[in-house]
Amino acid sequence: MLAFHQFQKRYGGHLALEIPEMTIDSGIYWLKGANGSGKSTLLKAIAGLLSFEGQIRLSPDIYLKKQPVAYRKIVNFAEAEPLFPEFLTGQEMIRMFVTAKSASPGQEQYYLESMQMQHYINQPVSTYSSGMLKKLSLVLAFIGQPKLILLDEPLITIDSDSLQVLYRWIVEKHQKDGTGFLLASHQALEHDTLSKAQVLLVENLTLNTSC
Ligand SMILES: Nc1ncnc2c1ncn2[C@@H]1O[C@H](COP(=O)(O)OP(=O)(O)OP(=O)(O)O)[C@@H](O)[C@H]1O
Repeated sequence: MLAFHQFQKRYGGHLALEIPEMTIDSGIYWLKGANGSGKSTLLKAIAGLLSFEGQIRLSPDIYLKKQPVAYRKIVNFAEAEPLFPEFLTGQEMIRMFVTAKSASPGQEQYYLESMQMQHYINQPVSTYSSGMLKKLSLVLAFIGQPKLILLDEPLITIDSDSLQVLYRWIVEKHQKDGTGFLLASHQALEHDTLSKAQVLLVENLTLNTSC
């Protein structure tokens, strides 16, 4: 469960998003909205990457602002266009996330193998294509024991086989661990289970629960 209380995000003096009160039950949600409506802003705020007014709380009582470390340990985020320090390898990035998220050592192996990333994971990130970078960002988003995973445009740049693997990860993680998902995408989620995801719509500078 994710709750907003008097949430406002401004860029300078410009109001970008406002959610007076809203509670979202844990589940898999498709976050929709036109270009510039505020989807990335919302995900970055929930991830704790953007300052904002008001409160965001994760069930039962972990507040982003009051318990920033505990909150960030259980909320994972993959950006639409991920950027990583170019001199690090994918494996080094994973090692950092394993420590930060208190993950079980070796947890990443399942993800690396199913996405067939082992042959390049020890290469510097500067050598990765955009799809390889995207897959690394997706693996990082599944590291640890997240209660909520935020994926911004997860379907772009990855090939169709990888897309099927990603759909499987999402469904498995939700069914096994009860992890909630917010998936911001301009493309429909073409998967038996995910196509039934509830819709959250960002429009008119706010978030609505119906399409
Ligand atoms: N760093 C920033 N500084 C100023 N304004 C910003 C900044 N980032 C976003 N905005 C503005 O906030 C609004 C929402 O942008 P946001 O990137 O969240 O939209 P989006 O729904 O993710 O768009 P898209 O579908 O095109 O990716 C837009 O009006 C945008 O111009």
